[in-house]
Amino acid sequence: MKKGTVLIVDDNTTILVALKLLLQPHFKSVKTIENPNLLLSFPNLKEVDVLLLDMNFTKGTNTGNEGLYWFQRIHELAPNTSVVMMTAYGDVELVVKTLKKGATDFVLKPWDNKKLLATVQSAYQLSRSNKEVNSLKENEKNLKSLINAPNTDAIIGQSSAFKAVMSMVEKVAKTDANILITGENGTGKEIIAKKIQALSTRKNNLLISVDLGAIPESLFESELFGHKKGAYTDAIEDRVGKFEIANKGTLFLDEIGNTPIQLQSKLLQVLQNRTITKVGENKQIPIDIRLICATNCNLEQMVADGSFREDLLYRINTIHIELPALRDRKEDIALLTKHYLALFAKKYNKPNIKIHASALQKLEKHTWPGNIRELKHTVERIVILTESMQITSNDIFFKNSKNTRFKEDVTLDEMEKNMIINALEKHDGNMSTAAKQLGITRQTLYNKTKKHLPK
Ligand SMILES: Nc1ncnc2c1ncn2[C@@H]1O[C@H](COP(=O)(O)OP(=O)(O)OP(=O)(O)O)[C@@H](O)[C@H]1O
Repeated sequence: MKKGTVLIVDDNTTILVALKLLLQPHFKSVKTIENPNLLLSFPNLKEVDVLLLDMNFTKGTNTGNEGLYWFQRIHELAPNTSVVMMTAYGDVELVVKTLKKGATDFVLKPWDNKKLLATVQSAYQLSRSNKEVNSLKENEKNLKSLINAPNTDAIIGQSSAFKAVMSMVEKVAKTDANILITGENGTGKEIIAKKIQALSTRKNNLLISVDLGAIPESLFESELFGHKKGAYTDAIEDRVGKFEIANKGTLFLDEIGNTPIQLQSKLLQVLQNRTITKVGENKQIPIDIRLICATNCNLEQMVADGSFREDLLYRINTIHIELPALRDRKEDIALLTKHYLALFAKKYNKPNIKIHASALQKLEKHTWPGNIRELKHTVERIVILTESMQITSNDIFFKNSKNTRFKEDVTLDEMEKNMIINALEKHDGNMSTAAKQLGITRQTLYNKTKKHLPK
């Protein structure tokens, strides 16, 4: 099947006809124009694979400057089109000038048919590969921007402890320093690593995350450094490791404290030499990565115990960012709750759901062993389960702690108190509607409130 589009631009119609006849049997489409001005309005100029361009158009000129001018215009309008210059004068200097500017080749008039065909065919191949490379580059760019898409997870926090963290993040993000982020589970280590990458000079390259705790020991080297086909029984094809994928970008090694001691030395070696060697290969591949590590372990303690290499710790903790536990930044609990409430209200189509102040107080008193992740899940659960549009403290219960409403050892008196609080919260302190809900008179509710909730 014939492929490719060729466009011939020459003011001499005899030349146009001769070239068309010569090229037509070999290409899908061969078009001609006499006047180069028509190039500016030529439909789909970018689709043209090869353009054969005369160097002189005005009668009596042979400077070639016109050809040079039109070549530059074409190059701007269709950068992937291969342009082959045609000259009758063999002005070497001019031809060299055009080639330097990016023309693909040139042919001398009168031409040798075989030679001209070969020139146009290789110009076609070049244009095809340029287009392919560009479309691959475009794909790569799109993929990167998709992967690095601005994190829709807003980072919330106004407490002084959290503000200190964020100011540190902003200070160090633009440097290439290795960063160690520590903090309990769910404190936001990963979200902070992503923020650092987004603020860094490497933001247009990838952030590759590796959970070191999840890699089986036997696959550690292959996962991180890659392997050659046949390096071991299961290595049925070449594999690129995470270090290599992260090249020019950022590598996020999560749960670094879970790296087995015998593998820590391999990691250290790579970080020191900044080169990797694939399993089953001897070649050293240089890598250029920014390293961010995270852990909820106390690495200093692990060094003291002999379960973490001190030299590795010093290699990874040029900057140390310690994330506070949620219970140590209580001011942020209400902010985070409202943020997640809005998020889940939208997700579960409960747009008018509100939270009562007493419910927020209850959340603020909790110790949050699972930190922000636990808070997020708690709010989601409440939004799903709550039937009313006002979340009260009685709607709040924590995983692994029983809802007081279902406590087995609760007294009748406590139960009554809880029901009254719940009803009052639900109706914003309105005694009449709360009494109606409880099935008692307003006066009875008054008396019981006095008893259970003395001022
Ligand atoms: N400051 C914050 N503002 C809003 N959401 C946050 C914040 N910090 C963490 N989160 C959210 O909390 C959840 C847990 O965060 P992340 O995974 O970053 O924590 P982690 O410390 O890496 O957890 P682990 O130690 O379990 O790996 C995520 O859903 C994240 O979006």
